[in-house]
Amino acid sequence: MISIKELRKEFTVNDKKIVAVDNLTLDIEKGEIFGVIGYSGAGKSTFIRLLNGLEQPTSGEVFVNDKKFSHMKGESLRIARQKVSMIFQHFNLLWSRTVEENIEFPLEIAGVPKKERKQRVHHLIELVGLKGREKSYPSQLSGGQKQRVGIARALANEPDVLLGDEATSALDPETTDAILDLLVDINERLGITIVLITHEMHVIQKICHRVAVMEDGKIVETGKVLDVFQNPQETITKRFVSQLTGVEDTLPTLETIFQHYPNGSLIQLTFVGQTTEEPVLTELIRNFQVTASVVHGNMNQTKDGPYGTLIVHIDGETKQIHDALQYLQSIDVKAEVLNNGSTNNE
Ligand SMILES: Nc1ncnc2c1ncn2[C@@H]1O[C@H](COP(=O)(O)OP(=O)(O)OP(=O)(O)O)[C@@H](O)[C@H]1O
Repeated sequence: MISIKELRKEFTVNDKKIVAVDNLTLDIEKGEIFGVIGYSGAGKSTFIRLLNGLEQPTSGEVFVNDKKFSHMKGESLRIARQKVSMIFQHFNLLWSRTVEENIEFPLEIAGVPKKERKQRVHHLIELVGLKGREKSYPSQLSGGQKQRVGIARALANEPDVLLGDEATSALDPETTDAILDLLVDINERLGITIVLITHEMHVIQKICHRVAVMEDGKIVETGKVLDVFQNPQETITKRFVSQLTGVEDTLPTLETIFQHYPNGSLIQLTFVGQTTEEPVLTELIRNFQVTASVVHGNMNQTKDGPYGTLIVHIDGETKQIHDALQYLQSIDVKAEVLNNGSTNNE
């Protein structure tokens, strides 16, 4: 659906070259919700602007539906961009136009006849849940409602791809969830491919099928969300994942616990899918004669199933602890021994 090949974007500022996107190669499937996460300056905005032709690459190519999108110009770029539309962090609405006029605007530009425009606007207003607010101006709407207008406007020309540039970053957590639910609904109902860039792991966890982690213009890790959550490889990915599980906040407490109970082992268990529902700790205590007490627990629901993190203090004979860890591995529960805040893979 979207094929990105060796994409590179350089900027020159005061004779200094900045590589914002560095040799990026990636395929995004039709109907996928694909998330790109990275810290500020990683190159996410530049990347997404390259996807819809707002920026032209220094080198490399972007194909959408097998059509070469990069290096298009003029009328052909304008038409192609109707099929790849975008929603923004600050909504980018026209303040002097009502809700329905904002949604109608891209249809006017595309030359859609008035009767058809009105029908499509009516349908889009229902789709995004704005019935009754047709005549309101953006200044009369909440942040979530403004983003609903942004989404309806982006869908007006029936795009194949919807891009989101930090689309929920200006919203409170509850509104964020409502907008994310709407995006899932649109993805499922219309089969539209969605690419979201974000610095929020919550967005990735809640709605994305796959994720790419971006750092210094490069994609350093990519995979299915559950796989990446269970087995993050890169330091930056581990940081993002631990943000979500709350483990990072618990590390100082863990050090204190470790000092108080030097005989045991603090073990971080990562569960995915159905293992989250199995009575793993009961099995450990019963079969390996160890004691196990929970220090920290966290459970999240991803698009492909649940994902849980548990930090337990396990005490017992060295051999019993070793056997218990082997048992965990055999049932696909990832176990890491935490030592004074640092982790050693077992
Ligand atoms: N138009 C531009 N001219 C010069 N440098 C730019 C331009 N756009 C981006 N950059 C630089 O490219 C790098 C990547 O920026 P980009 O905005 O793509 O990152 P980001 O991950 O989206 O971060 P943020 O979320 O803070 O915008 C940064 O060093 C930035 O200063």
